[in-house]
Amino acid sequence: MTDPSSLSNLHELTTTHLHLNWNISFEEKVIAGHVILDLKTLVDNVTQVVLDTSYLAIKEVTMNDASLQFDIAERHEALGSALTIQLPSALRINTSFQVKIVYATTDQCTAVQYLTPEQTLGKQHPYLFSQCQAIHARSFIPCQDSPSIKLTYSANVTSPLRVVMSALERGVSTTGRLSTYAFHQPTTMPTYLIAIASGNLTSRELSHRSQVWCEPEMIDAAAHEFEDTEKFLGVGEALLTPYDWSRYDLLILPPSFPYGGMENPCLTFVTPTLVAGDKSGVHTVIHEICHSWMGNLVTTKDWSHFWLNEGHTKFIERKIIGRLYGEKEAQLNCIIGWKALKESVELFGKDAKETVLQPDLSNGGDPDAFFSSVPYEGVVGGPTVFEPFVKSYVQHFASKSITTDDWKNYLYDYMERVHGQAMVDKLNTIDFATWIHSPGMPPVNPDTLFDASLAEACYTLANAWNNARESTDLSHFSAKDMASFTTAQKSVFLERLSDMSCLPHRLLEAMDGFYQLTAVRNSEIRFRWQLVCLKASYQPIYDPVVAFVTEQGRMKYVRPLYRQLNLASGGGAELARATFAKHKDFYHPIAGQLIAKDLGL
Ligand SMILES: CC/C=C\C/C=C\C[C@@H](O)/C=C/C=C/C=C\[C@@H](O)CCCC(=O)O
Ligand SMILES: [Zn+2]
Repeated sequence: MTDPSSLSNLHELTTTHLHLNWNISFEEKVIAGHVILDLKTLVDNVTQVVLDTSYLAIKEVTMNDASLQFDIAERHEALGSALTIQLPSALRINTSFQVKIVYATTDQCTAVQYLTPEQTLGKQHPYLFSQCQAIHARSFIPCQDSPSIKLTYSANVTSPLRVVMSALERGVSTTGRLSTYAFHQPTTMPTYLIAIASGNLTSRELSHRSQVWCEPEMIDAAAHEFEDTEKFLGVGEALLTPYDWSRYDLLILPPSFPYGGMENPCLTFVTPTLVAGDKSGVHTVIHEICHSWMGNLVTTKDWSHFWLNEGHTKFIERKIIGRLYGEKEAQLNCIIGWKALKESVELFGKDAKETVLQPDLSNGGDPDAFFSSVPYEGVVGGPTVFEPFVKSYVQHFASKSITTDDWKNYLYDYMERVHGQAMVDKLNTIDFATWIHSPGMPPVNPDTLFDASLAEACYTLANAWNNARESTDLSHFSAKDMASFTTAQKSVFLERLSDMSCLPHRLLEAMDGFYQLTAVRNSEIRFRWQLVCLKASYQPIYDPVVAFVTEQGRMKYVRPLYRQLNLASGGGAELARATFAKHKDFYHPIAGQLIAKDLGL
């Protein structure tokens, strides 16, 4: 068994459990302590443990209290440095043993962002949070950092501020200004789902198994925004299997959190940009809930099969949206997803390796550089037979890490068993090779896939603006045009506009006058409006863009806006670079690296 994104000797050893003993120092921006790995040999004659590390300071390695020799290899640019530990004697197959590694993180740790009090809502206390997907766990834990490894974990973490983790809490003990928080995660999971945050946190119950955590200043808004969480979990369970992780809590992070959400088990991390006041961001919570099955229970074996996590999650997310908000709303979500896919393909190029559903990562490339909408839109809907298949898929592969071939073989087995040869014949008409291995857009026509009922009004309005290019009479437009649109419909309208050739500044100014788009605080609308304006190099938007990309660090927004500002005439490039230089430390390390790359720095 190999994983192109891991340097560990995965074919010789597996980790069954990992225990962390951590001390957090906000002053030094360091986590120091030890990890105890429970390992088991898979073959005879194992003489070494090779672990993934990235920028760690390894101090000591012991086995049964005796020191072991170790060596840290020269760094591989994307994958980090292999830590090779010599075992005292060769071990036979199925031997279980423990190694303890004493270590500390360094200032180059890519998993953790430390925030100063000024970067938090309350402005009084520092804060830290982690983001490990895809291969950042190795920057705070020496481990077999591969999703092919499924382990349980436990942790004792000492900090002056509240600690939460992707696990169940076992208790807290306090000595002076420090408290030690104990956690355990009894369900096996991959290392990329280990997560921690520490800061001035408070929580509010949402249901018997859910609470929302955040800084006290936004707890009322957060509890209101996510009050329907239990409903989403219930529909997920009705579609799939009983929820396996006991608790489903949410943590609203500070604005620099780089993603919409991250499905850390027991504790989904979400961006505060979801707290819009109108529940328009709950699709992301539904998405993360779906990962409780798709990704967290059935996991990609390595990052080239990432689409198994995201594609199935999207499929179930849309089923839940359909059940709760109507099928037309689910279809609109598909239309928005298709547009995101098109944009990713346009950005990378239709022949680019990054647009392949199952990309080739065998040359040790950085999985973060492959991230896009491509793995999300691999499963775009499908017939009703696919829904019971997905339930059966979860039952069959729960607790396992699998490949695209495993998925395909099971698809054929299931369809033959449940629906007979006729369905196998239908499957045989699907061009799997193109879907899975070819770059570019999937081989289907989107117009035949989605019901555009809710999109029609958006297209009509966009066309009306498109047709107004030569006209001086704009009296047929008014603030009422979009009054009945949902956030998703406003998004579709703005996306349609950005597909058209740039509108003259005169029309952008008029549109802003009617719809007050520059003043909108909803991040989805703000983002898309700013993109439309930047594409037209409309200078009045430059300052609001700078404000938006420095108020929050969600990569979905900041990366396209920085890229587009960098292309805009009238000083866009200078402004983009100067803004990034000034605010670099605001961003999570992953976001900072990718924005710098986008700007060619
Ligand atoms: C084929 C790609 C290969 C590997 C990529 C694996 C991981 C990519 C890594 O960059 C981490 C991604 C984390 C994503 C978390 C949440 C997303 O659903 C957020 C989507 C964007 C947003 O809503 O902000
Ligand atoms: Zn996801």
